[in-house]
Amino acid sequence: MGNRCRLRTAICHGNSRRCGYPGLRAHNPPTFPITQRSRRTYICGVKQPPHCQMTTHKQDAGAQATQMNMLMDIKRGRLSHLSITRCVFNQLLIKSGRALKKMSNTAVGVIPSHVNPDLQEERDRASFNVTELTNIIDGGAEKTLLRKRLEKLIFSDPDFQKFPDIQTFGTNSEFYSATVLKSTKLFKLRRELKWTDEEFDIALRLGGQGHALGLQHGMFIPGLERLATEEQKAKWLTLAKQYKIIGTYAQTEMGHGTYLKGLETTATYDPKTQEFILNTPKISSIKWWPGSLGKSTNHAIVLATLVIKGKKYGMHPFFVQIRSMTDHTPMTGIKVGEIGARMGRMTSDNGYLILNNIRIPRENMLMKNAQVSPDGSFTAKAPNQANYATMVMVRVGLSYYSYQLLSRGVTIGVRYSAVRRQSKLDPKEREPKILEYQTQQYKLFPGLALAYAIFFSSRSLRMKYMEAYQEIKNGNLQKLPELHCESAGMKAFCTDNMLRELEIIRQSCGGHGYLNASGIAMLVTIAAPMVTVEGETTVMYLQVARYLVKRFANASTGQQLDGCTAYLSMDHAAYMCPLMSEDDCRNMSRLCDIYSYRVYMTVSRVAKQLQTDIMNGMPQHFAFNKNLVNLVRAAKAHCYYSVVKDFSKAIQSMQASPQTIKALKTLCCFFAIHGITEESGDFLETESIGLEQLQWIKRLQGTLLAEIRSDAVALVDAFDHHDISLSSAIGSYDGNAYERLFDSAQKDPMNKEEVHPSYFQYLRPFIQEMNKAKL
Ligand SMILES: CC(C)(COP(=O)(O)OP(=O)(O)OC[C@H]1O[C@@H](n2cnc3c(N)ncnc32)[C@H](O)[C@@H]1OP(=O)(O)O)[C@@H](O)C(=O)NCCC(=O)NCCSC(=O)CCCC(=O)O
Ligand SMILES: Cc1cc2nc3c(=O)[nH]c(=O)nc-3n(C[C@H](O)[C@H](O)[C@H](O)COP(=O)(O)OP(=O)(O)OC[C@H]3O[C@@H](n4cnc5c(N)ncnc54)[C@H](O)[C@@H]3O)c2cc1C
Repeated sequence: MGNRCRLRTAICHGNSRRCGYPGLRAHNPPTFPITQRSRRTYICGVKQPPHCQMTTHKQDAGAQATQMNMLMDIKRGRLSHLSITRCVFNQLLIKSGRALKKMSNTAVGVIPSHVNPDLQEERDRASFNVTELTNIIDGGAEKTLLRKRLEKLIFSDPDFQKFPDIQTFGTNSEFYSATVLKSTKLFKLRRELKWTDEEFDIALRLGGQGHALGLQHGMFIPGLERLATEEQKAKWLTLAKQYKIIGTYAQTEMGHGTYLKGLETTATYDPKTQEFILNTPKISSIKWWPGSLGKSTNHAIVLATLVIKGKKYGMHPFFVQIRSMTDHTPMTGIKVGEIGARMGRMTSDNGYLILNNIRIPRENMLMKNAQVSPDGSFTAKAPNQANYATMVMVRVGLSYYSYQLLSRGVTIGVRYSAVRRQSKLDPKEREPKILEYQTQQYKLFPGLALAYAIFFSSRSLRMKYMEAYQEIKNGNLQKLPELHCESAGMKAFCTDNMLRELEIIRQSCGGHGYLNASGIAMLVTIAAPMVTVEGETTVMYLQVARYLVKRFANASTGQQLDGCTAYLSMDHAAYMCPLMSEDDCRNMSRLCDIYSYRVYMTVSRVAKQLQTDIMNGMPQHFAFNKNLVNLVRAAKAHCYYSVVKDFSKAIQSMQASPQTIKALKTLCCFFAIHGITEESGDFLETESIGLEQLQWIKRLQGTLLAEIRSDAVALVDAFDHHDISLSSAIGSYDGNAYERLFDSAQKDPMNKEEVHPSYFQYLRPFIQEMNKAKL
């Protein structure tokens, strides 16, 4: 057996299906001779990220004996914690004669080369084939291979391997530089390797923690595609796609993000010069927040209120150069910069923009939906809301992004709970895995079920979007209102629930969940702004409610509705809860009926209340405000129903083995009944269920927790997140959580020196002074 094979056997476990590293089930032998060093850094031919590198166990016997003695001493309490590190380090140096530079090479810091047996045990008990489910999530076995090929390519680059450490320990500025490097490298790879859009999307997703130039593909290019004329596209879209210009989408102002009709940036047409003059006349009109604007971009789509001969024509898009193409300094009349440190890490350089009498040619108004002719006459081809098209696209994307963040979080939470042991269940047994506690399952499994629910429903939304977009592109706007309702609702539902579940998962990791190295803390801060960006949650739910109330009014006149509100025109007069026994609670079609009745009742009640208030003489806006909470309640009920329905439908039409289907059905049923128990008041109040049914449902909830428990690790493994994407010491594929935590702590810059300068500056003089002081 050559070196290559021995290495493989050492790291990839005997009969286990995978090698000891995620995303590397297909073995790719290294094409170089394996040295002692490469043995540590390469696994299956792929260079490991620093935090995934495994130290060999083959240290010499002397060093091992020393380590054992040291550990015994530590156990017996003979060595103080502070002296442990230095002692182990020095003794190893002497005994082995090897210059071990890192603490991670000592007994306390060794990351074993095997998968933690507690995690392996979970994998061995899986009831279904994990690879099959991974393939379903990727969209087919060939898509999984494609993703793995890209992972291998991207993560073998040392700059991408460095990223998790910079994320954990770097300053904001270092982090920003690293994300610029990451973006530019990906953009270059895309050009050089002629990636398709699909390949590029996968590559962008792998990083997960953001790209400094994310707005280029997130909104600038899509904005040009949706708002520019063919002629304008030929000019600027090509430049943007070739990365000759870098841009952003500058809409939000200091004073207005939600209310677009209130934007104060003006684009005033000057027919004499055939130019627009752009101004941000007040402090509240300064563009504030756009991603990549702070330091990165040289162009922007600026959204401004169009003014012609003193008349306002609503919000329109303008193509503006903001920085020099030679030295990146702001153009004359422009002030631009960073808005300041934010709650989480600086995944993007959010900026401000002040425009002072900036003149741009008439041709720089993006005129797909409305034109201004040289003499200043205005013609609109579509309603003003057609200019909101880029936001609709991003809302669809954010629904899927919620799946990505949540599935990462729940992977960390579940794997960690399978290797963490604490307290006692049976006093005679060893401490159980915390995953055994029903309360722990109750913290983790709603998030697990939600991740799958969001995955399937956002996939269905994406398909609807693609279909509708083709028609909208061709000028048929018929599907736009429904698309707006669905994308706004899904964006609100997915981001809001994802954030809540991530925070619960973070807490489920106990103290370690608060460490950046856990990966989960960082995910919460990345997820936090998602409920605000691209339409704040309440505001988006209210858009859904507006649509529901209108559709309810249509249904009340006898109109047969189709699409996502078809249930509003069904005859609910003789509704009876369809659950006749506890067994019925597993029937998805019955659970869907319960959900649809709950929405129907919630919508009809609030719509009727609105009508009564208005009939009683209340002004419409006043009546709306008086009912806002119930309107949001109705919108949430609608969204929950849609997601339950989509999840269930996806399973029904799935081509998969009975075992995989069964595992997903259990999860889907749990998702549905969890929603009922969480909002049981609403379900009881609307008489969608009765008290007895609620008791059945609650009993089943306990049973399902136990059923999901046995497949929990397999269900998160199926997401197949690469360790670098996870960036988690406690959630890595091998489950060696403690070793990775310790290893990570060693990398903290605070540990670079044994004694911190502040000791000499402040602490030592203080202690000395205290020692001299009289009592
Ligand atoms: C809140 C609304 C929807 C209100 O729109 P409005 O026109 O002022 O008012 P309205 O009277 O409520 O509605 C009038 C009508 O417009 C419809 N409508 C509203 N939005 C859309 C749409 N997107 N597509 C199609 N139709 C739309 C509404 O349904 C109304 O229709 P109706 O009159 O009822 O038939 C709007 O102002 C809005 O979308 N605000 C949110 C702003 C936003 O999302 N900004 C995103 C900035 S970019 C960003 O955050 C990037 C983040 C990137 C990252 O880093 O991740
Ligand atoms: C990280 C990040 C990145 C961003 N990137 C960009 C970008 O690239 N480009 C860009 O243009 N913008 C960007 N934004 C701005 C973002 O789109 C807005 O912050 C968002 O749309 C919310 O608007 P707002 O800040 O005005 O909130 P507000 O509307 O002021 O919300 C504050 C509160 O008021 C309530 N409220 C407001 N209006 C109503 C109403 N009609 N009914 C009931 N309640 C209401 C909300 O529910 C909320 O509770 C970004 C923001 C963040 C945080």
